[in-house]
Amino acid sequence: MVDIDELDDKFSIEGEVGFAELEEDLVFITVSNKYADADICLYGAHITSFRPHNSMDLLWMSPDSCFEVGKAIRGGIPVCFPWFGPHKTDEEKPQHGFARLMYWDVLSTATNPAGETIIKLELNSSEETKAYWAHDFRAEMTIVVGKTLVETLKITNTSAVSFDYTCALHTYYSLSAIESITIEGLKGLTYYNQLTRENGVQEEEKLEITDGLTRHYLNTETPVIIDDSAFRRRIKVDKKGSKVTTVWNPGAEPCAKIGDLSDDGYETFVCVEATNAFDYPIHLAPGESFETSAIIGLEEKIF
Ligand SMILES: O=P(O)(O)OC[C@H]1O[C@@H](O)[C@H](O)[C@@H](O)[C@@H]1O
Repeated sequence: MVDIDELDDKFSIEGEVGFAELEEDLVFITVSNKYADADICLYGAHITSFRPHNSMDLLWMSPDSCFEVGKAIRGGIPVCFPWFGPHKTDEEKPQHGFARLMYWDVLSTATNPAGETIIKLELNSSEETKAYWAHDFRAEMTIVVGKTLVETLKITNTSAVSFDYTCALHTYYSLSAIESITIEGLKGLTYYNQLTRENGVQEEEKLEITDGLTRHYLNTETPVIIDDSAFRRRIKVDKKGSKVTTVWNPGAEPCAKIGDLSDDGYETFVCVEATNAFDYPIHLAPGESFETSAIIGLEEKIF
């Protein structure tokens, strides 16, 4: 059980970091500093809101999202680990792994000299995780709330044998309208098209999304920009320790079949994900660690 009073005693920072039961029974960390406000649900280490002070929320949340133990939150930044997508051999196991379906512990909260807030969470292997995945591991999530939001998933192999994992920081971005945005930074990249199961190369300078799209851009570590002219903002999506950039929007028909999305939900979000999967799993020998980061913010305006 998560004890909010105990968390408050140990980890709150007056006027900056607090704990609250938002959205039914789930416990959230609320952050407010001179740069931005953010909400982080301890269930899934799931960031549900990041609002730089000069902008509306960069993250999109489904108004129909479930907020209950056993179900994934729809929107924000789901954490996919230790596998991305469906489980390779057992379809009973949850899509995108179990990390988003478990409560994470709070390790620390702090303010750095620049006035940014640093939250550290962790999830260790246990009997519960071993019911899904046999390995001993430590997952540490560091979230830095500043002018940009930096989320880093560090996995350490704490077992005596090597293992492979796949993962993603599966960010949902809030848009004026899917048909009004373009995504820059993907030209020339090879992608795996999950809908046709074929590879393609993006020829266009800017990606426009006119229908359902699931593309995994392979062997790329460069940032992309979501240009949203109607919202008059350009979201910079950078990353580290990720070889695949996934772009997902379900489009109208599949969206209507997803229970925690309204029929027109697809119109106002796009997922751009810092992924390691397909030919790029992460291999960890005993004692080794690996970090994957998503770095999200508004592109500086040049006048
Ligand atoms: O509904 P979920 O499990 O959160 O997954 C959402 C989507 O996540 C994307 O990353 C996958 O490529 C899609 O196939 C999937 O539908």
